[in-house]
Amino acid sequence: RDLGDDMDIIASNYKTVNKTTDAGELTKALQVMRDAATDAKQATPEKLESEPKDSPKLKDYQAGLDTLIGQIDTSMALAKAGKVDEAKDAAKKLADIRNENHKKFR
Ligand code: HEM
Repeated sequence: RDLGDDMDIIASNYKTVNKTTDAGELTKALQVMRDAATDAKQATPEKLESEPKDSPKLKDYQAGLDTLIGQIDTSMALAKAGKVDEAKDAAKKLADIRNENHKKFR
């Protein structure tokens, strides 16, 4: 799947994350986001297509996704512990990470 597909998967599951109050549903949606973010790391955004494979910009892009994955993991650990409110608070920060990275790479 291409980067646009991964982003669409991340976005639709993020909606579920922000809507649900069920720990199981929350955990599942975060896991799907995590898988799609991991897949997105393999892609090259259109903006960076002329960059060499090991360019600093491409590394920065991958690091942005690692930051996203780290925050997903923080939220998922709370969800698995049944701490739904705390998990949802942690997930709010995903939007900041999105906005920061979209400014650079989208
Ligand atoms: C909660 C987090 C995020 C959400 C909800 C999100 C959502 C989206 C959506 C809906 C699109 C449009 C997809 C399409 O064209 O169909 C998009 C595009 C894009 N996003 Fe994200 N995103 C997130 C995080 C990130 C992060 C962390 C990065 C980079 C480190 C990133 C990089 C990009 C890029 C490069 C595009 C353009 C893709 C293309 O050209 O097809 N996004 N994102």
